[in-house]
Amino acid sequence: MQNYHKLRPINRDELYKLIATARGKEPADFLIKGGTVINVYTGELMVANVAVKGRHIAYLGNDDCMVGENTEVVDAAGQYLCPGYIEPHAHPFQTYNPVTLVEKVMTLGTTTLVCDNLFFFMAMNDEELAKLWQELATLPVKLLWSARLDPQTFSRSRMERFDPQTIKRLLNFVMVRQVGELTDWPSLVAGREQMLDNVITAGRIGKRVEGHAPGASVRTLNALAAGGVSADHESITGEEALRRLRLGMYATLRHSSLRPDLPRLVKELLSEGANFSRVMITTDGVTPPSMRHGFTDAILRLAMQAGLPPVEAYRTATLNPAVYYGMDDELGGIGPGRLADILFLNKLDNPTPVKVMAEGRWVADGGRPLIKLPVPAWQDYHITPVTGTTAGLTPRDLVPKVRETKSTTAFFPLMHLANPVITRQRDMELPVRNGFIDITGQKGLIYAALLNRDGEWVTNGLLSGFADNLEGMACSNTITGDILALGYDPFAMLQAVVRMYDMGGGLVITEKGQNIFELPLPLGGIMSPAPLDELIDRCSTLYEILAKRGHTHYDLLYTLLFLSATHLPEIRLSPGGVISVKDKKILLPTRKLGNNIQL
Ligand SMILES: Nc1ncnc2[nH]cnc12
Repeated sequence: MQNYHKLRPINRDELYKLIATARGKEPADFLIKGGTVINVYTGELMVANVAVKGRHIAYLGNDDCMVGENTEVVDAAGQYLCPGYIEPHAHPFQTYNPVTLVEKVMTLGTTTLVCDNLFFFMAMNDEELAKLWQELATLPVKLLWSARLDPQTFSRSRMERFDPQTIKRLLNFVMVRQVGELTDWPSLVAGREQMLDNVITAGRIGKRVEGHAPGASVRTLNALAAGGVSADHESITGEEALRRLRLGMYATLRHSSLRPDLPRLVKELLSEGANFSRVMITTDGVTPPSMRHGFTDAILRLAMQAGLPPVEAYRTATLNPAVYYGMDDELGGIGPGRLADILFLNKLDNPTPVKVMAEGRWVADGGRPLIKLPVPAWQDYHITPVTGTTAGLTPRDLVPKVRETKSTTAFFPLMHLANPVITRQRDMELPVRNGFIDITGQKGLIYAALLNRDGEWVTNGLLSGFADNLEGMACSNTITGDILALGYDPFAMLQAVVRMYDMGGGLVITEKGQNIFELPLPLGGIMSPAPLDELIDRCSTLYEILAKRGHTHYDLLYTLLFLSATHLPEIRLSPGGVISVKDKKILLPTRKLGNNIQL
């Protein structure tokens, strides 16, 4: 694949026809008449005609002489025309997959997404990844990519995948727009060679570097900006966003299922009189239950309700990300030469479109998709059901073992869940029976085991603050790709693990010998092929079931995904063992399983 600068390169014939249409010498494919264009370049609301030829906008103005026999004339009087929304920071694998995500969000006006490559990058080699990206590039909605620079879990061997030669190859693809998010930003600040080299390569190839620095001080932000980080989405107060803007970074304001911070951020930035020209907004990998309210359209609505004037709000999801990623010659506004990604809105302050055009094709009407999207043969990319048998695995493998078998108690570093994803370390003295920690009668405590997918090891931990009455649960949707088993009853946990393998991956809850909930995720154990509307219902049911068993947090899927991620405080399950994140100290090593899970 060649590295064109344009996302959608155009040939001589197409270019000439575009120019001729603009001059009124060639009939347009569409003439959209009399709509009120939200001109994100000038801030004007201008009644005008828009001519579309092929994938592109040819003309914006008062003429209508480019109507020919085959021109579709669209009466847009009374409607507002807005550029397609750009989601600058998506994680297209939160039970949905890139195609089902596109199928849903294009109906809501999002026509470009810059996506996290982590899961796909870890699943396949570079040639396969390039082929997959190429295949996805045939969708009318643009799937662009961020190339991660770290695996987001503590594992030396996984780090090798991010070597500078590989990153350089990826960055040469036009659809890769940046490196990041840098969850391992401490490595940049500490000057680790591989991180420095990868960031330098991004700069040489003209790609952005995206940070991930929650709670960063002004000094740390200075270090990151000096290191080339040009945007960050981790602000949770207006002051934090301003700190980033002052240093020349873009501030990406987030409203996700995990961090729904947008209204506060907008209000506080407005009260400081901040300039929004370097502000973007993101849904940041929202999980399905929260998508009931929409996607970029929903957070635009919140931004307006928080006081951001509509045109300014639309810019944060159109022109600003287009400029940031160096794509404003093709995206982000309604103007000649831009791709014809055009949203038809009934009201200026209602960002949910009634009709959507992407690259000069109608793709949605009244919230329904009008086109069928091609689905990649996922198995060709090693995105296959989770395989393995649990023969030989026993309930005891899911329970922490102590070294000193004769002792009757032991101090254990347990993980306490303070919110959906932050854990705190609590050392607790617990009874030991036959060499294993026994939590019988310890209210609120459950076992938490990370089982290596290849059956080689298990990391045994204990968790509090998750759910008091959960017998057994297993899931394959974890950041490391290993299997997480949770519960107070190791027999029920094992049953859930067995069923999860039978399903080829996914999430299972077991109670009183029954599997009472199942969510199959056969695409690599992390994604479903089911339409997003189905996942919204299914995951909402899951949340209700867990809530009835004492789960009080609000974003369960992220809790499960991140229990093995080491970019978040404070103590987690990792492939190396139970780990203290800050000093990367293994508090309790993994146990070998002796290949109990046979593949
Ligand atoms: N860092 C991350 N990794 C994977 N999914 C995410 N969703 C939001 N942040 C994420």
